[in-house]
Amino acid sequence: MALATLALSSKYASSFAGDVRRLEGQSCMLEAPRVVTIRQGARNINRSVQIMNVASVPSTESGSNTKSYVRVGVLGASGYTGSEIVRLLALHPIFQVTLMTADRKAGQSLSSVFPHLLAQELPDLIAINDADFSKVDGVFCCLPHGTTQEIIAALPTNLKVVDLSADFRLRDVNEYEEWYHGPHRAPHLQKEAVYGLTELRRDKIQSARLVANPGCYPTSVQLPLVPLLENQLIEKDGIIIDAKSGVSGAGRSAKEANLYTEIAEGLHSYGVTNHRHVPEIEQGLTEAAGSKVTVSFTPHLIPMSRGMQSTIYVQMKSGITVDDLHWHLSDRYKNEEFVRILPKGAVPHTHHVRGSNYCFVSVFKDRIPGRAIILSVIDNLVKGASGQALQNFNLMVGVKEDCGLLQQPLFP
Ligand SMILES: NC(=O)C1=CN([C@@H]2O[C@H](COP(=O)(O)OP(=O)(O)OC[C@H]3O[C@@H](n4cnc5c(N)ncnc54)[C@H](OP(=O)(O)O)[C@@H]3O)[C@@H](O)[C@H]2O)C=CC1
Ligand SMILES: CC(=O)N[C@@H](CCC(=O)OP(=O)(O)O)C(=O)O
Repeated sequence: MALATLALSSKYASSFAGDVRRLEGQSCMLEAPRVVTIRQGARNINRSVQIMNVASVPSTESGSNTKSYVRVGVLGASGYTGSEIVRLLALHPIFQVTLMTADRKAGQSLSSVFPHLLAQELPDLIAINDADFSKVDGVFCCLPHGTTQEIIAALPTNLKVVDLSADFRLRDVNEYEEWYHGPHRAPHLQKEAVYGLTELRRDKIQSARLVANPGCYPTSVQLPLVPLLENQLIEKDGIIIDAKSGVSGAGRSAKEANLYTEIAEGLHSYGVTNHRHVPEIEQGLTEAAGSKVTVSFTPHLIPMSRGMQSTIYVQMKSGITVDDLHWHLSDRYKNEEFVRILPKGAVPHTHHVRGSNYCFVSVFKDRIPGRAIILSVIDNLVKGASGQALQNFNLMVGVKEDCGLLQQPLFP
């Protein structure tokens, strides 16, 4: 069969090496896209469905039968976001996990830490100091913020890196030091890092070596608000964000505040007026508006494992209606797989995106004239972390962006 286009752009394909038997016979190439009509609410959308074909991924050893694939390291694989990347990569036709690190869990197998990942053939968890980075082509860095800067700074510079921590998200190092209460240990990389809000920064991400994956709350907030501010449809003043997260957002390490007894059957706010995602949200909104935006942001912890909703209150510009907001968002995201603007009146539920890379957004007219209410839901561990990280890594390597990410949400 004649195959049309390489899924790995040739620029990168030659630098990835590996003998991967599991990929032989599969495919990673693009056939001619098929156009299918998908019914979404009252609309019909035409989407091109592209079929990957791994069999013809170019070999680095010309003339041999060896197939190339991308060797991936997951730093912090024993945590929630690291293990979620491993889960997503199980069905990825091009990336293979060849290195996994842990701290307390080093020396164990991942399946002993996370039995739900038992079905995969994976290397054991090792300490970062024992890792041989010459054996990987890229890494997902899923470590606590603060610990990440020095580790990334010490990595070989030929590696592509997606950092899930907050260490490289703020462009202004002084702002980082103020909000994260400590010196930045790799300010030179802060300049290089590209902020990885995929749908809004695709061009820069494609050519990046280091991507700072956005925080979960900032992802849910910026996806709807950035296009509205860029198009001057809403006022930049008076934005109120009331957000709620499942407990996995706090990571797996034991904390008294996250005990079942503290979380179950209750709800509480935290980080009131001073949550560290405020500067990240304001950085993105300020860039979109063209002048300083400040927001009121209050996160809450609710008794569920995963999922997040941001309820956002905005003042529309004079003469702008909720229909205008809905039309502009629908138009902005009409060709995006993972951001769905719901039909008018539909209320998103965290269950609708659970386990998936989707962000569902809806827009309502407030009872107060001139104001609108925007609801945005994501899975904090997928679009809010590991799914978006994989989306970015696909782009950085030249693989089709949605590769490994088209699982449908797990409902209920
Ligand atoms: N959870 C979420 O929803 C989101 C998290 N993030 C960010 O992603 C990063 C990872 O988060 P998450 O997976 O939730 O965190 P977890 O606490 O679940 O996992 C942290 C991982 O880092 C390892 N680790 C901890 N300390 C060190 C250290 N000093 N040196 C090397 N390895 C270390 C842990 O190893 P071990 O377990 O063996 O000790 C574990 O593998 C964080 O920066 C977080 O803020 C971003 C978006 C959303
Ligand atoms: C529920 C909970 O605790 N959530 C985390 C945010 C998770 C996240 O996105 O954290 P990073 O910015 O470190 O990546 C928090 O509020 O700190």
